[in-house]
Amino acid sequence: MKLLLIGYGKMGQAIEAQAVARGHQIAGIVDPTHPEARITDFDSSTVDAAIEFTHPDAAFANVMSCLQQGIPVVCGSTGWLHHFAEAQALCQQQNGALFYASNYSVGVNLFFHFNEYVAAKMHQFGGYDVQVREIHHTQKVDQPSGTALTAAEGILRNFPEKKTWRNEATQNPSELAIISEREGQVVGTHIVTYTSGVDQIELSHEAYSREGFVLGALLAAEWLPGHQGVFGMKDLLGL
Ligand SMILES: NC(=O)C1=CN([C@@H]2O[C@H](COP(=O)(O)OP(=O)(O)OC[C@H]3O[C@@H](n4cnc5c(N)ncnc54)[C@H](OP(=O)(O)O)[C@@H]3O)[C@@H](O)[C@H]2O)C=CC1
Ligand SMILES: O=C(O)C1=N[C@H](C(=O)O)C[C@H](O)C1
Repeated sequence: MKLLLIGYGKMGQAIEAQAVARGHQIAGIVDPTHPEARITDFDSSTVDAAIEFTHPDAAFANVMSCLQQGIPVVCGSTGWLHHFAEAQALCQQQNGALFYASNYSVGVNLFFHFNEYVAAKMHQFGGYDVQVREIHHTQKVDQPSGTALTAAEGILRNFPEKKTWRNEATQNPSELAIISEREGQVVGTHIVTYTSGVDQIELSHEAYSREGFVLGALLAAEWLPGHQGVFGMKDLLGL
């Protein structure tokens, strides 16, 4: 496949290496380090899919630009979902293809699945409070992490004692606390903890490297062309 990489930082560079190893061609790189290239230089005749991992402030414009150019786009940037409905609308209007996941790791998507099941069971039995904690490297600009937000949404849907989330510790039992910690080079750790007066149950995922995110993003890019609409990891993995 011919891939356009939008963002050539930690993720973009790791994706390039694994994409080439899987036999793909890098048709272009759009990043401040490659100022000669723009998304508007490409279209569906020169690129099969774009993979976007940039910055919360840049992702929306990049996704819109891909959709306008008729390029199927796999986006992994977090922190821009307040604009997601606009991207969905343009995707529909253009009969385009957009794939978004707050986390492309297969393991994390299993974790999301189990998280919803556990939340529903914990609600059914009662007696527990719940909290989400995420730990990431110190270069991360957004908080809470996109993954923590997806996990929190899964809890809110299945554990009605919690009505909303808050990005700090809280004494309000209807608020789900999401605790964000930034530490060294931590790739990404997410922990959901249920506590009662007598015990504790935890569901956690720790990424050892970025390779899991990269593989998931490439699987999404290989799957997306030929599909029309807005998709996520549940569509890809059948979860
Ligand atoms: N969904 C998932 O599975 C994962 C999501 N992420 C998310 O992906 C994003 C990127 O992560 P990561 O690679 O670690 O970040 P990095 O900061 O290492 O890389 C981002 C790159 O994008 C560049 N960039 C900034 N603005 C633009 C723009 N408008 N167009 C093109 N390139 C741009 C940056 O350039 P400069 O530095 O000069 O600004 C930088 O080179 C983050 O939002 C992160 O949360 C990360 C890992 C997994
Ligand atoms: O910025 C990162 O590094 C990561 N961001 C994603 C998120 O916000 O959840 C996914 C992963 O945890 C790494």
